[in-house]
Amino acid sequence: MTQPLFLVGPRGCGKTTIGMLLAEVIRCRFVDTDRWLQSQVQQTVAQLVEQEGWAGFRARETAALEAVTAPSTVVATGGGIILTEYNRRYMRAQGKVIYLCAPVPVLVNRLLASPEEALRPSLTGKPLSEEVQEVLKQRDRLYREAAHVVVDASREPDRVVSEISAALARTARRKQGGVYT
Ligand SMILES: Nc1ncnc2c1ncn2[C@@H]1O[C@H](COP(=O)(O)OP(=O)(O)O)[C@@H](O)[C@H]1O
Ligand SMILES: O=C(O)C1=C[C@@H](OP(=O)(O)O)[C@@H](O)[C@H](O)C1
Ligand SMILES: [Mg+2]
Repeated sequence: MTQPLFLVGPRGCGKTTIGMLLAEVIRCRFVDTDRWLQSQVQQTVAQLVEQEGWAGFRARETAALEAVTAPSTVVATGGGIILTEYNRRYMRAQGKVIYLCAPVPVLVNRLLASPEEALRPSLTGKPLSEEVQEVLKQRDRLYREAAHVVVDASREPDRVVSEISAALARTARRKQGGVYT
């Protein structure tokens, strides 16, 4: 694998968790745009949003995406990376984009168990389950628009990683056969 792989999807779908595991399995570098950005500025996402607003965070997120994109790298993105058309086009042009798809109750349960408030300040000010539902409704089509591959991310991590590997192998075979998707 030389092209970067970009994992996209809503908060709690497992971009960071699955990204780390996938990178280990396919022996690639792993990078997470939120972690990279937080370590660069020595601030949390919540602190950045407090100081610069969501627009400031989004601009930094795009710069982070560009900075971390490299061959043989699995990139775990933040859930809102697909909001910008530039980011969607950029990821599709630079590599393969994988949407980790999971239903609202699964996402809510994971986020309740592991809220990480410093990484995930509220997007709407609404209760969690309402927010997850509302945000996914707005973004689902953007995740699908950006993605080359959609996988079921509600399964256990090993299964999700195998599904991604299988989907990538299928895509590679189609390419060898002269059909580009
Ligand atoms: N496939 C999975 N099965 C069970 N739990 C998962 C799975 N993927 C992620 N999790 C858990 O869900 C929480 C959020 O995962 P994370 O990787 O941070 O999601 P994201 O980066 O998409 O917001 C973590 O506690 C993680 O352990
Ligand atoms: O969905 C979003 O808009 C966001 C998701 C977060 O990342 P995860 O998707 O890794 O939780 C983080 O980038 C930030 O709080 C914004
Ligand atoms: Mg993450």
